[in-house]
Amino acid sequence: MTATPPRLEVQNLTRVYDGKTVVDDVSLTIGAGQVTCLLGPSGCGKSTTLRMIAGVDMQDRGRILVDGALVCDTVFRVPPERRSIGLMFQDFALFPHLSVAENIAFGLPRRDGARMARVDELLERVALAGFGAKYPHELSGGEQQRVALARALAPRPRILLMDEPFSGLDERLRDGIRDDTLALLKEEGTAVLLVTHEPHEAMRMADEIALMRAGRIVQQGAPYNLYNAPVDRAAAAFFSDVNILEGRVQGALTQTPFGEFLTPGLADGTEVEIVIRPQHLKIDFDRAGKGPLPTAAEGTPARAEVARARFMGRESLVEFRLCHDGRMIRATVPAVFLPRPGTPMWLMLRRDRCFVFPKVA
Ligand SMILES: Nc1ncnc2c1ncn2[C@@H]1O[C@H](COP(=O)(O)OP(=O)(O)OP(=O)(O)O)[C@@H](O)[C@H]1O
Repeated sequence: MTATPPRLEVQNLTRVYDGKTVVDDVSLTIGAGQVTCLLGPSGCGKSTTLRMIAGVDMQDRGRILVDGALVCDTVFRVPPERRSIGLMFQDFALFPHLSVAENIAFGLPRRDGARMARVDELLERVALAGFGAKYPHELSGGEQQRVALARALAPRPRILLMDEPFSGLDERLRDGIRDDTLALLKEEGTAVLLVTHEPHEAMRMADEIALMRAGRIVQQGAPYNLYNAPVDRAAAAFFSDVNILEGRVQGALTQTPFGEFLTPGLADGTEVEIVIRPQHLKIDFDRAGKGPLPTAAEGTPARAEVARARFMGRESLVEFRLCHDGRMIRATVPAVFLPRPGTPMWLMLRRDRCFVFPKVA
């Protein structure tokens, strides 16, 4: 018995522009009904990867397969319109002179008797029943997005490529639209590759995230794993604000203002960075210069003074200056707590939530 091949398989995709490698040996697979987010900062090569898969740009190296069949290598190339790959871009690119129904029907064969039935079905599914005769300029941004989604899905593509499909929308509407879009994509069973530079969006949408930096995929996996087991400091910092404690390993330990820290597996003298997210600090009150007792889970408390506290709605962001060496540490705490600058307090690290990485030059 042979295993079912992935819906989309990209092998060692590489693209060089003007002598610069902008996509560097990218490999990934996506199964039917799975959403993978290609996440990374601006200019890291996400859109170029998408364009090669769509067939509007040609790789210098690597192969693309759909359901196990070769679609493109550096010699052979199936044209874009015969790849069963749908596209959806940030600007939706609706045809202004066509009605909503005509936009959605655009990719369906004219002789297809079920053409209008499919249009009506999709209009219903994107909650736009009755909008078929309207024109794009008569719709809100969110409605246009839903038409673009319906148009992309109408021919039942095996794969849908989405490039920042929510970035033109009002921030307050985005989460609802993301959830509705995801529900429809799952119903249709399409394999989706979605490009975004927003970690929040990737975590909300993705079954898998491929984190990209300078043309390469540096980490790939479920959102939970990327957030909780980042491969390096930059991967940790991409998902949230972080504090960094620097130190040098001596006998598998590193000295910090929070006491000795276990840093096993690293040679003596290695410079390390201990990374901690602001929500993983614990804060305690100062009792006449005394703080809580050290524990195995939280180490030694460090005394600090509130430098600044900002109310953020659900939480407060408090910046502390450590008494030990004056360095600044940020902590987030429930918003009921908004201490005044100058207040002495004690900080502890949740050691199980810290990441230790050798320092990168
Ligand atoms: N046709 C081109 N010719 C030359 N350089 C290009 C071309 N297209 C893209 N690049 C360069 O390739 C790099 C990657 O661009 P790409 O658009 O893939 O990045 P991105 O991660 O999608 O960024 P963004 O999120 O800003 O769209 C950039 O440095 C860009 O300037």
